[in-house]
Amino acid sequence: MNHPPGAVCVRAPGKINLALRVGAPDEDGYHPLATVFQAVSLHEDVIATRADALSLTVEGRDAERVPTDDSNLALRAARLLQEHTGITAGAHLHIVKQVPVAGGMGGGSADAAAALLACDQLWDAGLDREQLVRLARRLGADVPFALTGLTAIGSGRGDVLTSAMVGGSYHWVLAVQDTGLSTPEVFAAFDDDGGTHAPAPHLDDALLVALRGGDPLALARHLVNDLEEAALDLRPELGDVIAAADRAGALAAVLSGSGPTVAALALDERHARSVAAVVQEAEVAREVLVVTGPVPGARVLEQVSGS
Ligand SMILES: C[C@@](CO)(OP(=O)(O)O)[C@H](O)COP(=O)(O)OP(=O)(O)OC[C@H]1O[C@@H](n2ccc(N)nc2=O)[C@H](O)[C@@H]1O
Ligand SMILES: Nc1ncnc2c1ncn2[C@@H]1O[C@H](COP(=O)(O)OP(=O)(O)O)[C@@H](O)[C@H]1O
Repeated sequence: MNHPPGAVCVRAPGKINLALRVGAPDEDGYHPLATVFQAVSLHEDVIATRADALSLTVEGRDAERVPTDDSNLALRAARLLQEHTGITAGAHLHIVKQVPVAGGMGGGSADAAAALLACDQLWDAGLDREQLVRLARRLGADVPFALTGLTAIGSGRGDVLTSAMVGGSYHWVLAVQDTGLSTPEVFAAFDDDGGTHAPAPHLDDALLVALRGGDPLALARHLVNDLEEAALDLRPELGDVIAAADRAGALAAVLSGSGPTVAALALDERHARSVAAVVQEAEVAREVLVVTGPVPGARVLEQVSGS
């Protein structure tokens, strides 16, 4: 891709949650989580160029659904970096989207992480990873993971991360829906359901052992999402998506985050393609994609020399 002189291009991944255990809400209404994130090969690119003020354009999957006003997470990230460093320079941010909007795959969070890193480079701010992660946490619970990528265990609100050992690479089939689900609405439906409401949510050790072993058959037995029932209450047709993935021979299928994207695990790339073809034929999703994980977190792809 051709970028103007001085442009910085950063790529950040979308994520799926291999396990998502949810506890009782705290006094702010936030729910403590125990989750395993995996970054997958569906990316957001943010191209930052020098400008007098902050501005934004968006292209790619669901671009028309992304807010371009001050609520945009990439713009909020750039503004937070300005405030933190005292830098007054501006930037134009151009986002190229692959991650579906409001899909439970952390696309907005990936934009925020990419914008932080891109503006840090563009403005020569010189923040280290730890400082960037601290700013990321202020932008949203999923933003630190988009910076670090790979596979990680998230606790707290999902923003306290420890890396997870993973053997090999996994092949996923993603069933992407036409209309997104709102994260706060899904958490509210979870509370209405009575939820699991263990005060301290806990991950099964067997899941972490399965991940280390790199065997998709073992991992398949431990995919879990406490928000799945709440998402199914709000969107009953998601049951058809999971059933279609099962019929297609997926090893297991699970809702990612607050949905509505369903991630189905396959044995290998060939198996993933055959599961994807059958799910596509079932007409239960707008799009069916094949991805792999883990992939790295936000990273600079290119810095075009020039003034
Ligand atoms: C559920 C998860 C799982 O990875 O993913 P998504 O489905 O959004 O991708 C995340 O925890 C989402 O994180 P993120 O999308 O950054 O959420 P935030 O902007 O911080 O929160 C949006 C709203 O969701 C609710 N919320 C979020 C996280 C949490 N642990 N408890 C909550 O109750 C709150 O009502 C909050 O105001
Ligand atoms: N840069 C951005 N990209 C996508 N959505 C954004 C962005 N900034 C703010 N949003 C808002 O955040 C909401 C959640 O979006 P997203 O991160 O795509 O999904 P999810 O939280 O389900 O992973 C969207 O409905 C949108 O209104």
